[in-house]
Amino acid sequence: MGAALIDGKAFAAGLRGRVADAVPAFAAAAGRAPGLAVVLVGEDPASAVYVRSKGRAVEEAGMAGFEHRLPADTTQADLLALVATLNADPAVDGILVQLPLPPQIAEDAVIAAIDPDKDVDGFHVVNAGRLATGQAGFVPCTPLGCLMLLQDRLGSLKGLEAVVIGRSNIVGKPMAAMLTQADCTVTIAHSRTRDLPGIVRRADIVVAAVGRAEMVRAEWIKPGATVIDVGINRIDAGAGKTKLVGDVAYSEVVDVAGAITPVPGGVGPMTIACLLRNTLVAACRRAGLAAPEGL
Ligand SMILES: NC(=O)C1=CN([C@@H]2O[C@H](COP(=O)(O)OP(=O)(O)OC[C@H]3O[C@@H](n4cnc5c(N)ncnc54)[C@H](OP(=O)(O)O)[C@@H]3O)[C@@H](O)[C@H]2O)C=CC1
Ligand SMILES: Nc1nc(=O)c2c([nH]1)NC[C@@H]1CN(c3ccc(C(=O)N[C@@H](CCC(=O)O)C(=O)O)cc3)C=[N+]21
Repeated sequence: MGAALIDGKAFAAGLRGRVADAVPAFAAAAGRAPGLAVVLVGEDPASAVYVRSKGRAVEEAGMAGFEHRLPADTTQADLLALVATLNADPAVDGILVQLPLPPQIAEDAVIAAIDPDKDVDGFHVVNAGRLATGQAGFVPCTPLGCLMLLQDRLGSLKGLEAVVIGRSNIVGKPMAAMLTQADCTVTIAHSRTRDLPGIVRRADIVVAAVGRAEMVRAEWIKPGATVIDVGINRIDAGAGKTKLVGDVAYSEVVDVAGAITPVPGGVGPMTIACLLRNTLVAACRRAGLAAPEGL
């Protein structure tokens, strides 16, 4: 049990508190609360759980939540029409369309339809481009949460070797861009990477965003490295039960790493806290107000 525990749940609670503290000043200046619209298509149980916890977090922060639940057979045209309505609604500062979407709907088309200035998920190509070129926009919540935990733990990340495992548009790619911006030397690994253990062994910082339960082993980790586990995998725990595990074999990596995030209680709560943060920032920008410092 060598590694320090990176308590994402506690850090997220602090961030949510700072966001909530800033809401009354926004409301006084703008005459309304910041508003977040969450759209869920279909009844995927895991998605329904996330949407519920987002709704609770929005309420606790003193923001206005607008939840839209659409049936699984919703057409792309109907979803695009809803997005257009939310784009035009002055009470809505942020729009989140829960992914994945049912197969009849093209995710790219829906993300492209969201007003980039309300894109609090940071998934629109305009925001991806802003991140890639170092301009202000919205960065995806999960990698933003990972970066905050890393900076809180390590201070400056300058010159550190970072390996990001996974190259998705929502986690791996933006994480790599943010670490590059923070002056890390970044390697992106993926399913076609040769000698993944050898690559990971170089890293001072490992971010695992793969979606494979406990894939990252203790032998892959340089002693003292900081390990951020993004994975959320529900596995069989026997006796008809399931449990949540990450992409990192926590019980063995904890003996080698310098610090590690647990699953649950690590990156997941940060994602939701960063969504609230992005929504407050969106609200301030849309109202022409300065976003509060230190979020
Ligand atoms: N905590 C949170 O808030 C969030 C957690 N997640 C979780 O993070 C994980 C990743 O999510 P996401 O990025 O959306 O997943 P994707 O499935 O979109 O991407 C997975 C990435 O992992 C790579 N990969 C797959 N298998 C291997 C392998 N054997 N070796 C090396 N790389 C591999 C893939 O490579 P290739 O590109 O070559 O196919 C791909 O780039 C999931 O467990 C998800 O549930 C996701 C979002 C938020
Ligand atoms: N448009 C969109 N934006 C997203 O940000 C988005 C999405 N779609 N689709 C699904 C993924 C996944 N995701 C998580 C959020 C919180 C936890 C979280 O809070 N997890 C808890 C555990 C929750 C549990 O027990 O099930 C934890 O890790 O401690 C996990 C995963 C956001 N996603």
